[in-house]
Amino acid sequence: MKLAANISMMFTELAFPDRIAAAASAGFRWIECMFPYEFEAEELLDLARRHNVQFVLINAPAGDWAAGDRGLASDPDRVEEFKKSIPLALHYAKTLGINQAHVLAGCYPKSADAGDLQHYWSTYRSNLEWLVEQEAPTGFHWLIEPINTRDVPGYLLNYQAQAHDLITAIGSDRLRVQMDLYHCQIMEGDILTRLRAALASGRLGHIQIAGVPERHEPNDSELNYRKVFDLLETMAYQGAVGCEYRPRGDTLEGLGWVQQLGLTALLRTQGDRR
Ligand SMILES: O=C(O)C(=O)[C@H](O)CO
Ligand SMILES: [Mg+2]
Repeated sequence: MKLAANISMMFTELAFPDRIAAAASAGFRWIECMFPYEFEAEELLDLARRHNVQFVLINAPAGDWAAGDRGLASDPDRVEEFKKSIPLALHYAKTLGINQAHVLAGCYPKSADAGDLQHYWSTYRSNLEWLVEQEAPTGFHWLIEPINTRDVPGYLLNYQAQAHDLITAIGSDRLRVQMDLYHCQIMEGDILTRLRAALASGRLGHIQIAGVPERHEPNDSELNYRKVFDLLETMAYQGAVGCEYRPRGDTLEGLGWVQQLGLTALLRTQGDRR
């Protein structure tokens, strides 16, 4: 199992490129981020190599984040923009040696009626059908992630079953579910049963964790992460678990949860770190 520091949320005390070194010196072998696009992919690769860490996940461009965009894949008026964003995502993923990228569905407008909503769903599906036909490295997966409606009102994809059903309906091996247990607990709960089913489905591409409900460290949570990691170990999960939480205070000081949950073997020991 690969424990990945999400450097869009962790180590924000530092400038983005410096977070790579900080994650490495905290013992992480793996890192992920939301949007790397303000920096050259080659520059990020160089930093990752220098600090002996490997990226495991990025998001495809998701529109104008500051203006409230949360993805492009379902917006009927932005199909061209969505399609144009994909080569850039692939360039970064390939350069950084990542075999997956998350494509955000996006939000429908507050004013949407049932017909509009249906149009967003059909656009989402046809964009994903287009996406899986695009050339990508062997074994590359596009991820879709159900997100909770409290943090992101109007986000189209909210439930695990929606993501699994959509992937089944499209019928392409290029699609996988990004299961963020924070969002899942807020929307649906019953985490262990859902996680067990996802692990058995062959459609699970990536897992993310955070304390619920405040999205701080995983040991500060209504969700019992010891049980989650026991299940991942029992089911021999080999993929990555992204630590996508906002540290309550200093990132390093908050990392005691790794030891508390018995996961220190997932980090490098002091002697191994460069
Ligand atoms: O918000 C999340 O949970 C994510 O994983 C994405 O990066 C989208 O913001
Ligand atoms: Mg997430």
